[in-house]
Amino acid sequence: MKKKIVILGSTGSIGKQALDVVSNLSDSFEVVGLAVMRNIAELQEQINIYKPKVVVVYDKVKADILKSRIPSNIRVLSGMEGLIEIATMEECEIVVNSVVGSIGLLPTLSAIRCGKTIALANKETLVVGGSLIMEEARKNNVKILPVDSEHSAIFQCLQGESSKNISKIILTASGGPFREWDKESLINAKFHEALKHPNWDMGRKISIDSSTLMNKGLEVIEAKWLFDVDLDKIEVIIHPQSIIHSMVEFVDGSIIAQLGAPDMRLPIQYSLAYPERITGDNTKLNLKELSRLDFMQPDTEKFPCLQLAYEALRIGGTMPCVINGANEVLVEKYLAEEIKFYDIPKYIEKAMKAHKSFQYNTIEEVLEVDKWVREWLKTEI
Ligand SMILES: NC(=O)C1=CN([C@@H]2O[C@H](COP(=O)(O)OP(=O)(O)OC[C@H]3O[C@@H](n4cnc5c(N)ncnc54)[C@H](OP(=O)(O)O)[C@@H]3O)[C@@H](O)[C@H]2O)C=CC1
Ligand SMILES: CC(=O)[C@@H](O)[C@H](O)COP(=O)(O)O
Ligand SMILES: [Mn+2]
Repeated sequence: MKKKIVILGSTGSIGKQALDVVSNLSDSFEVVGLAVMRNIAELQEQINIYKPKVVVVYDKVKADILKSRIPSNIRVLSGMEGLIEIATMEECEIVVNSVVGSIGLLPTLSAIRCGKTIALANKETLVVGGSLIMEEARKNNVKILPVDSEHSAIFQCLQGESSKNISKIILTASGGPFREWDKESLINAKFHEALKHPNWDMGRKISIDSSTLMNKGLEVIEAKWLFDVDLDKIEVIIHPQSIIHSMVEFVDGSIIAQLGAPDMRLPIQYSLAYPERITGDNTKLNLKELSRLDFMQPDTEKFPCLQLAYEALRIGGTMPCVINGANEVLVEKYLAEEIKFYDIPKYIEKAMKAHKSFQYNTIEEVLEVDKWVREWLKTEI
């Protein structure tokens, strides 16, 4: 029996690689739904190949244009209602969440409440609503399978292990394109330089996050929720080659690492095939070609976002939602050349100071805080 899959964000970097995995393993997987923001040209090509039953174009105008161009037996939905409907559709077993940003929270929660397995790339969902998402997953006996390379690595290292024996989670970070830049030069770093990641070809938002080290900060929070470990047990180490995707140190001192070529199709495939491992078409690592593996401390003075994320997690409650919302707005502004590189941590810190964190119990509370910080930034910048 083929596993039936919905992909949210199918025109993005992760979405396209997820479709690649499905194409290579078409005996194992079938696409029943695809969702995008507005790229209907690419979605139309995907529809021709994968023949989904339902598609979502978040942008209503574009959704209406698409409707006139495709066979009438394919349902075309739009907006948040559309995302929720496709994420909960009866035929679907696994929802691959590869949209970017906190917009992914509500469809994920809805899918969990309908018992769908979640293959989660969209880390912002856990950053803004981690406690709610994990609680609902527990209540509904739903698996959240990490796609993010570091978290897939940790998940793989933990197979057959008891989480009570974890002494430390060691998240590796490439250090990004600015690892060797000095602070003076970073002041005027341009977005197109920030987009040149040394090892991965990714979407624009996560590429900027890698350049500020906010990506690693978000991943620390993501790890806390996925693996239920205390903050002081999550360490970040710079590993410029991105070959070791992360490690777990156990109470007896043993460290288990997961290695692989920097190719997201591997963690995507692992999440879809779990608990099996299947032969795929992924890039294999040639150990003989590796001359060395380096490790070093992150420079949090040069990259303050990492420390801000730790601080937000230490404060807890709604503070991670505040840093995430602020970061999403600030990355957009940096990409539009409206602010400079160090304005990103500067305004995140200001937003944190302006917010009084509280423990949320409902999705409405989380969405309210997300909205608040976006509005607050408009008055500040
Ligand atoms: N890229 C990578 O290698 C990795 C990414 N991740 C995480 O995965 C997520 C996706 O990243 P990435 O693929 O790089 O991002 P991209 O920017 O490349 O793609 C984003 C996708 O989401 C869609 N989208 C955005 N907003 C909406 C919306 N409101 N409704 C429906 N679809 C929407 C976009 O559609 P459209 O094309 O129409 O705009 C696009 O398909 C992020 O959370 C990122 O942090 C994690 C690890 C690695
Ligand atoms: C591929 C992936 O999972 C990204 O999150 C990647 O790890 C980003 O690289 P950095 O380590 O530079 O943040
Ligand atoms: Mn990652």
